[in-house]
Amino acid sequence: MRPLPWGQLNFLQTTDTHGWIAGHLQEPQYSADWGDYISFASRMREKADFRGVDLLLIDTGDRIEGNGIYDASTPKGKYTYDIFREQEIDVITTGNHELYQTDAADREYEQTVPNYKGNYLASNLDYILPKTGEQVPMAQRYRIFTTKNLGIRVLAFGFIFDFTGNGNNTVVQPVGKTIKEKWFQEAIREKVDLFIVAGHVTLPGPEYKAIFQAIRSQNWDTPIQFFGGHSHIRDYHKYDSKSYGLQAGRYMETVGWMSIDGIKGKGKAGASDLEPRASLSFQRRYIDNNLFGYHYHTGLNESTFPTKRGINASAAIYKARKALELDHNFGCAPKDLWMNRAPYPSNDSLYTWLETEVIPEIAVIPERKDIPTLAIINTGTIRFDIFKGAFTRDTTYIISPFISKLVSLKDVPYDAAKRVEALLNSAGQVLQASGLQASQLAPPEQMAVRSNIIGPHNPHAAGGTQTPLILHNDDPPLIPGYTTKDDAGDEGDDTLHTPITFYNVPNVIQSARSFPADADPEKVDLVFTDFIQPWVLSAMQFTGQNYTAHDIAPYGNETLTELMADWIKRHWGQQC
Ligand SMILES: O=c1ccn([C@@H]2O[C@H](COP(=O)(O)O)[C@@H](O)[C@H]2O)c(=O)[nH]1
Repeated sequence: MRPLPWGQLNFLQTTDTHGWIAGHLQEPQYSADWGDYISFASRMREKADFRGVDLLLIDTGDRIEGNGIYDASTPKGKYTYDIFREQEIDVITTGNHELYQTDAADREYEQTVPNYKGNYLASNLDYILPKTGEQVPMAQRYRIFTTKNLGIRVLAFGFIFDFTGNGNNTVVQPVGKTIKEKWFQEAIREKVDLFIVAGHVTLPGPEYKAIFQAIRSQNWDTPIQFFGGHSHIRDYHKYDSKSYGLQAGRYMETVGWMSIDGIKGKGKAGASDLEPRASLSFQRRYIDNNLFGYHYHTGLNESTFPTKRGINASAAIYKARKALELDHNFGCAPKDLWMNRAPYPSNDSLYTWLETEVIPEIAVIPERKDIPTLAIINTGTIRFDIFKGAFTRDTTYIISPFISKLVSLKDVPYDAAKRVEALLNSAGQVLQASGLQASQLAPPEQMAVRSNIIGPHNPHAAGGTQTPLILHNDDPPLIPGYTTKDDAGDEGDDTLHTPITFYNVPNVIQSARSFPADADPEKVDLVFTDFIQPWVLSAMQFTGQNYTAHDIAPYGNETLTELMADWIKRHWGQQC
């Protein structure tokens, strides 16, 4: 373990938690739950007070979709909003997942925004009031506040990237337009000790570049601390010597730690001015979300660490999981199936399993069962690995929380249909002409990881001979986990691990079914999930086939998630 470096102003960040408030039940290194995180934050605040420094909490969105405790209830999130709110968060923003479905955006506006009144920020996001149709800010555009112990004057913004897939009850304004608005131009002229830009935005992306330049154009040396999200990775980015960004991974695997020293604050009311340190310095850590680490970083133990509020939240999580029967076993996975830890195609690839075993059986409707069919799904529709053992109700939502259904273009020329898979996988520029990003079809982790990373002890790696990071002979062997390299080097992870292999996967996979044995069919049904409809239509157009949304017909009534769960019930036994 590596200790956390403290500064005058310190932060804990969560992002892309996607409902994993129960922690990871199958992976001990990420097994702390939201209640444990509440206790941790509270104990760290006590430590900050004792040191006379400040601690702020940040969350940058995508709190929902991706775990049974949110997705299995009706309405979705029946238990999660009340549990989540038990954590005090100083700056909180919206992710794209809060906006895909209109009911989720309604709940965000009606529950999360008031739960975090004053701290919820929506610099470029509006909500359409359902009764009047009036377009109003989702929450306040920014906030100015002074920190409790050192009196540091902070101005915080809350952004979302230039997202276009939102439902029709929200409006995401492009960042480039927002930063020209009067209120933003006035805000960046405020005299503050620090700007915080929190958002569901990737750190090196164009949106944060534009915001950085806009703030710098008015404040040549005020420190700026960015907090990012969306790409599900641990990341730290340098904008200039006084501006850095932190991103705390995904799925409650990581809690981000950031500390800044050397801010020219005014000091506590009544106290003498804060002594400016010699120079400004920024440090970051990525905390593995488990109790062992929480005890280590707080210097407490099993009996001294938990707070009443944390214990109550953990109890509420346990009760909610019971009520939703999330441990109900649908079948036993015979082996681990990996999204990115095994190459595609291979026997251990989750996508190969889907393509060869599952999709040919589930992408069928009785009235079209004998028609030659090409079925395409995007790899991003799968969100997590399957571990050997019980595949539960919870796992179904962890694997794929989306409510996408299958749709089809019937009787399309095979010569055109057979080109769609390759176009979606490799013709990014062709699709971009229609304003579509092919990379959005793949898992978000792939936004940042552009080539395979081969770890040690990997049966698939050529030679498989890399040596793990053993420090001394008598040290316990390291376990596989994050080995992050970022703009500050490779010292960021609070826990040393051996690296994990990451293989890139294509944007889409395809299964063929009911093809004649002797010759190519003339026509086929092209089946795909409704989420990828714009991409498929655009690819078809490129082949010279001008289909529109009117030509698309539903293909069955169940969501892809329900179809996969049915397959598992039929094929995997109960003997784990
Ligand atoms: O209905 C849907 C919605 C999204 N996806 C995939 O998810 C990513 C976005 O994931 P983040 O967690 O927001 O980063 C999107 O690009 C799609 O690949 C989907 O498949 N179906």
